This record gives sequence, C-alpha cells and structure tokens, in this order.
Amino acid sequence: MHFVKMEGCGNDYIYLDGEKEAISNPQALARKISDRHFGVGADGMILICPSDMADCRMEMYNADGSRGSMCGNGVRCVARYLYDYKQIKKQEIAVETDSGIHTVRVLKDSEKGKVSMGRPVILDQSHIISLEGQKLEMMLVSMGNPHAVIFMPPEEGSFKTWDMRRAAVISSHSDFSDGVNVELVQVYSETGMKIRVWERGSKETLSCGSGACAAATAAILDGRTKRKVNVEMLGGMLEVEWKSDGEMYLTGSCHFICEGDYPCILQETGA
Ligand SMILES: N[C@H](CCC[C@H](N)C(=O)O)C(=O)O
Repeated sequence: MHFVKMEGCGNDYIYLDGEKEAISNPQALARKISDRHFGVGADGMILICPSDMADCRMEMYNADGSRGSMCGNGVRCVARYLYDYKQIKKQEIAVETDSGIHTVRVLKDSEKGKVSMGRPVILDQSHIISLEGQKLEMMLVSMGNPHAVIFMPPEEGSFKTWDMRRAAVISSHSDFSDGVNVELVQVYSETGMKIRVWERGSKETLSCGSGACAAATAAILDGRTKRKVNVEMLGGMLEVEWKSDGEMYLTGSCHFICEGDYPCILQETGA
C-alpha cells in the first residue's frame, strides 16, 4: 500500500489513495500506521476517495482510529496532494468532507492553501464544567467538528510550558459524549493569539486548523480580537479571517514529507 505523509503547520497525517488501495478496516489501519514507534507515525490517516460532487472526498481518521468529520489542515494538504501529486492544476480544488464541501485555493507556489471553512456554529457561548473543584468556563463551537475554547490568563507565562493535562481531562469529560477537541487560548493583541490544542482521538497536536478557527470565533465574539487574526501554535502560524458574510477562511502552509510503502515491501514478500 502506497502512502504519502504530509504536514500542515506540523499537523501530520498519512494520506492514502482510497481508489487504488483496498482498505477493509480503515480504523485498525489508522491506529497501526499512525503509531509513532510501531508504525509510520502521524496524528492520523486521511483517505482520498473519488467524489460525485467535488474533486475528491476525504475520509479522516484520528490516531486512535476514531473518525473525524473535519480537518482544516488535512483538507489543505488534500488539495495540495491533488495539485502537485496528481497534477490536477486547478487554482480552486473542492474537497467533500463529512461536514460538507470545502473549497481550497492553492496559493501561488502551492506551498500554502486557503480553505473556506464554512460558518462556525456556536453551541454554547458560556459552558461551565467543574474541574478539580474549580469552575471552568469555555465556549463550545462547531467547525463541522466539536471544539471547547478556554481563555488562559495573560500571566500564565510561556505557552510552551502550559500544563495540558487539564485539556486532556476536558476532552473526555462526561458533558461531551463524543469527546471534544480542546483549545487553550491566550490572546496577546487585537490581531494575534497563541493556542495549544488537545485533539480528541489524537492527544496534543502541533496545530489544528479547525481548532484555530474555533479559537478565533470565540475571541472575535468576545471582542478580544479583530476579524482577521494570526494564530500561533507549536507547529507554526495559521491565519484566520471571519468575513462579514459569515464565512471563515483558514490559510497556512502544507508540505510533503515523504512517501513509501506500508507495510514495508520486504515484510510483505517475506524477503
Ligand atoms: N487537526 C484537524 C482537526 C482534527 C479533529 C479531530 N481530532 C476530531 O475528532 O474532530 C484540523 O486541522 O482541523
């Protein structure tokens, strides 16, 4: 089975051609191939399949094999895969996902992709849970997948040293029967914020496109930032813009890392 590994702002996935490869159990394959010691290693696996309504359909799996309905970094990488790898030289590539069709504009040198993420849906502007005896307030936002956004106080210091255990506990809190992606956010200016993300099904990732959009939604609604904002994450910077017509756009880099065969050809032939 041939795979390509790509990353969008450090959020890495294994991409497989769902038309060519016969994959009977994608959940189990996602778990094995994503393992960072016993597999190729990634935040998850994305199948690129044919679509009746778009240039392709993307099926996304988290590292634990669970299905994700949207992936802002993944959808940009899928467009780049079609553009550079499959030579589909269209400036705008439409990708069908479980949460609708998203159009990706492949920017000039194709190193960057700008995707229309749709309209954020506010599920609860002030959701309160109790954690270790303390009340914690968060905004619940759907970007086609669920997010809980929590603002961190400015005195919390360097975001590289934030304790992510809180986010892990919230992600599997009983209020969220399907789990939730968690963003810890520190706004530092009207046009900039830092976030760290705990993804349901994949633990902490270096970046999350839909998470950046959810965090921007909460910050904008709260009057903390303007409608165009840079979102700094461990893996780099994404740019989010919430247009006045309600549509949100996400821009960032997407790169090829490597390609290969899984399992290793030697193993398959018994050589
Ligand atoms: N990293 C992805 C989101 C994955 C979300 C997934 N963990 C879920 O179960 O919803 C992104 O760039 O948007």
